[in-house]
Amino acid sequence: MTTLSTSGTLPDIHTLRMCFYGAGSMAEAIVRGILDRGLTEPERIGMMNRQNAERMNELSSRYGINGAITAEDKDAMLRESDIVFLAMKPKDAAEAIKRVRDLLHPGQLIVSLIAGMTISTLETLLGKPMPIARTMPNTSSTIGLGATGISFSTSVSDSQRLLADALFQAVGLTAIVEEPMLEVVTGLSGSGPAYIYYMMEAMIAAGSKLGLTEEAARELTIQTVLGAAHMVKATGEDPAELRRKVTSPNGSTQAAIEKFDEYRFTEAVLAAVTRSAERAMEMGADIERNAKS
Ligand SMILES: NC(=O)C1=CN([C@@H]2O[C@H](COP(=O)(O)OP(=O)(O)OC[C@H]3O[C@@H](n4cnc5c(N)ncnc54)[C@H](O)[C@@H]3O)[C@@H](O)[C@H]2O)C=CC1
Ligand SMILES: O=C(O)[C@@H]1CCC=N1
Repeated sequence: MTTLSTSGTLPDIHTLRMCFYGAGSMAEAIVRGILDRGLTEPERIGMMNRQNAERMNELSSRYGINGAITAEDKDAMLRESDIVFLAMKPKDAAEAIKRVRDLLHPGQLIVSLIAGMTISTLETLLGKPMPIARTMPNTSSTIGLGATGISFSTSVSDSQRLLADALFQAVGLTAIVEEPMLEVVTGLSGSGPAYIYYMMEAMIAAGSKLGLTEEAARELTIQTVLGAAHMVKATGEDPAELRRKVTSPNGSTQAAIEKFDEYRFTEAVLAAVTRSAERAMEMGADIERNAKS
């Protein structure tokens, strides 16, 4: 294992061992993104879950990563990794971290993906000072289009900051934010892909209901969402301005937007993002209670 430099230079990522403690959808999204972008080799990545050996075998054969199945292999993997990603559900976090804290040491960088769990709670759970990057990624990391918010504990060195940022930049864009803002990031971009999928489900259902084939409704919806996101990015124009260009006075788009307003669309989005952020805080508070018990 490599000792991470405390200087302000980015370590050679290819020399580092990473392990994902928790091997669900978010861990897989990051692993796939990292490998597809050639950031490291599969042999340098370890993954483990609670007890689903079939899932570990599937991940090992799909990506060539090391899947730890026995308790001994899991412990060795955690002990020998330079970067340990915490990727279990919030409800499992306290117990899972307490179980392995004696295997971990301050030479490692802890990268938490866990919604709501604060750096302070994680420090309590670890029981010793360790460098921590608390992150809020999203599943679009799978295809290199993730959006990740990151905050750091005070003990994180400049080189570790660069490292965490580089790992997530490899799978999309990153925003370094003050820790309390990570809840907002959760409400916006962590949960955000689900909002867009929900919108797409509704559009496809509407198109089908009004007579299009399911396939045509689906293809037209996908291209519309893809085109709209690319337009915002490629033109640099505000979404409001781009919307204005679609909306002819007294035309069909205006009629549709009026319907959205009747159902208080903007208010619904604000309420949804706010509620997601609140829920993340609730889950964090639950972990904090379990950390102290
Ligand atoms: N799915 C998403 O879009 C996002 C998820 N997150 C966060 O990522 C974390 C993981 O979420 P998902 O991947 O969706 O969950 P998931 O349920 O798909 O995966 C959780 C994994 O943790 C493992 N696990 C649970 N307890 C364990 C233990 N004691 N020892 C070892 N492994 C254990 C499970 O076996 C499973 O492999 C959560 O904390 C979530 O808040 C963050 C951003 C986005
Ligand atoms: O739903 C959740 O709790 C996680 C956090 C953000 C996206 N998925």
